[in-house]
Amino acid sequence: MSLEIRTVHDDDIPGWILALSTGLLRPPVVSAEEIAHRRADYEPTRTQGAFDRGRCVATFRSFTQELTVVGGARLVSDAVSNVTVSPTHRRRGVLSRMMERDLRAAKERGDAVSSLIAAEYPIYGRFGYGPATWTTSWRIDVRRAGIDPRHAGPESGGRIDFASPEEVCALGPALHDRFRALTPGAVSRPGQWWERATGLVRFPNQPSPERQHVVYRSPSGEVEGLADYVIKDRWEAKQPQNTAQVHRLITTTPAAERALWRFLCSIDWVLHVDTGRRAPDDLLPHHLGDPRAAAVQEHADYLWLRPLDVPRLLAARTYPVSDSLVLEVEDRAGLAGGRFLLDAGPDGATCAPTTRSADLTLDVGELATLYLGDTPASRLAALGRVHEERPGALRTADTLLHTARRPWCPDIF
Ligand SMILES: CC(=O)SCCNC(=O)CCNC(=O)[C@H](O)C(C)(C)COP(=O)(O)OP(=O)(O)OC[C@H]1O[C@@H](n2cnc3c(N)ncnc32)[C@H](O)[C@@H]1OP(=O)(O)O
Repeated sequence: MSLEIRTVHDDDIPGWILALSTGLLRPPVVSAEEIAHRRADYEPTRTQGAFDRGRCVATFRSFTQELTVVGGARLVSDAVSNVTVSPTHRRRGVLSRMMERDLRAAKERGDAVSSLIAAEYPIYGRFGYGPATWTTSWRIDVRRAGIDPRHAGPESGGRIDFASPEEVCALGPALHDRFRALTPGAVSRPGQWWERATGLVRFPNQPSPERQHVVYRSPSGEVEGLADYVIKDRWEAKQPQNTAQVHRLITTTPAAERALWRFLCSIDWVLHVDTGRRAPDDLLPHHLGDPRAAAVQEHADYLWLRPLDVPRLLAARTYPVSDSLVLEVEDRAGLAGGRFLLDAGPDGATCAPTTRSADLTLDVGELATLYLGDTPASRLAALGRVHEERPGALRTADTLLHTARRPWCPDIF
């Protein structure tokens, strides 16, 4: 079977969408809305397809994304998405060929890193990606949360209001910009993200329920938080059993976070709040009278990174103390490997190739796991995935890369 792998042309888009839907087990429907959205949003030179006798059987695209790193700098990332190979053509190396083309192009463009959300854990490690953030979701038992509805209003003196999708589209982007400056692991929201997230733009094969949107404003009127949720309506024997399923909740202050969770836990008829995917060290349980009222439902890897330019990556973040480290980075794809000296401190860092002997040896995917501070180097060493070449180097790496809070990527892309 001869397969052609190439970038897509404008008239390939309907067939490409059909292949995407087939690969993601969605109904095989191509709507005019989705074609228009793809045309507007896609970078044609970064959208690949595999074609068998003219039929699209695999999809892959990447786009320019900003990733917030430790200290607040934004790095351009090659964000990979919409990866599918039709069940008729799997396990013949099609993904491997599309990935290789994309990563080489990203390297040539000068992107320091590539990012994706892995559908399944075993797919992307072989391409040099490693999990860089994790996520946890909780189910709150509202009756145990210890929040008296008479005192559930914002303690800060701020206020919470419902908002229409149009209002959210107007105020959301600026709030999100402030939020992601504070959140290593957060990513930019491209093109029509807000219109899609609020339901102003919908595709028939991806039905999404109407959501309630709420906004938190500080006493001075500053927008500091935004949440959206749907109610899963259920009554039994005349008793309400409803669940509020939170889809997203972002804030720029702990007061906004606390006010929004307490609001969600004080809606009449709602017995449970499903939090959606939060940072593993989210403050949420501690905003409740009884933290055990929040039970973990899911805990998993989330954002995966693939270093492409180690010196730029390491120089872009900040470090809590001054120290240096020589890293021997192995990369079997030949894109980012080498030996690098990191000279780091609270005010900035430099990183450059070196001939000094290595302190630590690690694969490029393990560097991804260390980069945003989610996992200490000593933990990976205990698993045999980082090797200490100089006694004491692990302790130095643990201290240098440590962050007060774990990174968090709230978005899927
Ligand atoms: C960023 C995103 O878009 S995430 C979404 C990913 N898409 C999906 O999960 C949709 C359903 N799955 C698929 O479409 C396909 O199975 C894909 C895209 C995951 C893999 O495509 P394929 O063309 O089959 O992958 P390819 O043949 O290049 O596989 C390369 C290697 O990865 C392995 N591999 C591929 N997919 C998987 C998987 N899901 N689980 C475990 N191993 C896998 C293969 O076995 C192969 O290993 P080998 O080199 O040791 O033989």
